[in-house]
Amino acid sequence: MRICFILNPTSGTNRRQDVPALLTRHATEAGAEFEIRLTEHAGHAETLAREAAAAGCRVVVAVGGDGTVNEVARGLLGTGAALGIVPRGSGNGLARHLHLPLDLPGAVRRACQPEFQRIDAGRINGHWFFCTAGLGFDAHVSRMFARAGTRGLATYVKVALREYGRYQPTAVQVQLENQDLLDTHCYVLAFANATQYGNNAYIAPRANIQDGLLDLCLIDALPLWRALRVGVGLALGTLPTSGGAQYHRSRHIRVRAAAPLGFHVDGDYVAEATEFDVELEPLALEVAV
Ligand SMILES: Nc1ncnc2c1ncn2[C@@H]1O[C@H](COP(=O)(O)OP(=O)(O)OP(=O)(O)O)[C@@H](O)[C@H]1O
Repeated sequence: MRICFILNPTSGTNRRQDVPALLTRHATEAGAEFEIRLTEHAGHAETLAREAAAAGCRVVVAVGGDGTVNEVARGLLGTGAALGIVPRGSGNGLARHLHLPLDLPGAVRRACQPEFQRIDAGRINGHWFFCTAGLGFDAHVSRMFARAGTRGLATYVKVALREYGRYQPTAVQVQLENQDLLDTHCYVLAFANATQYGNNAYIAPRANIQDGLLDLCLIDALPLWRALRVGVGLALGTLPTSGGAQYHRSRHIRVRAAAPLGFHVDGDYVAEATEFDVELEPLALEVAV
């Protein structure tokens, strides 16, 4: 079984680590036949992943954060290769959801001796996501976070607290499959394939990544009392019973917003739009777990 590691050298907080040397050491110890490719620019991991699958690699491992995982996963859709993950980001949402080891030696060993399963994949306005996508405050925070200059959880929390005082909900109409139109407001509208955003922040603790459905989490306003409940609910996995959010399930969701709203895929800000078409492709991606 051939394995290809695709490393984003800009990911992770410990830049002094010689990651290729560590991958080589642990993959050799696991007896794997492997190669290592380094990304040279944003988006490169998708091309490298597709090439590795075409060259016959059975497992293609994203070595990086959720952005790199998203790119590698996109490149593997419709191929015969499975996605492995050696997590090096700050959130590591999909790795955590799949209960993969978070330490490098453990994650490399798992990627070299995996079991295989298939998971659903989501698409919002044509952009693939595997963990979560969303409109509103969470996308706004990802946009501001990308401009912050520093990364990591501390920066994320600082940006979120700063923007909380400024952000206003937008009127939206949400059409779910076989359900009445929801005429509401969007502070956060999250489409969850996995249970969490990353960092064990459980936006949809009841989401099942193989059920062919997205869990939609709607927060229509976020006054301070509710923000506290939402914060605790995210951390404890009790958001559905906190009174702070409404939940729905659907395979296909259409949203029309009264004003342009930003959206993110797997925590990376994409763009603004007023119309959103969100759907799930059941069991589209094979993962090595
Ligand atoms: N060689 C590269 N040079 C610059 N940017 C890159 C390169 N390779 C990948 N990228 C981009 O870097 C972005 C961030 O990477 P990634 O999410 O893997 O790491 P991270 O930011 O450390 O993790 P997290 O988002 O979990 O904190 C990705 O969206 C990817 O497009």
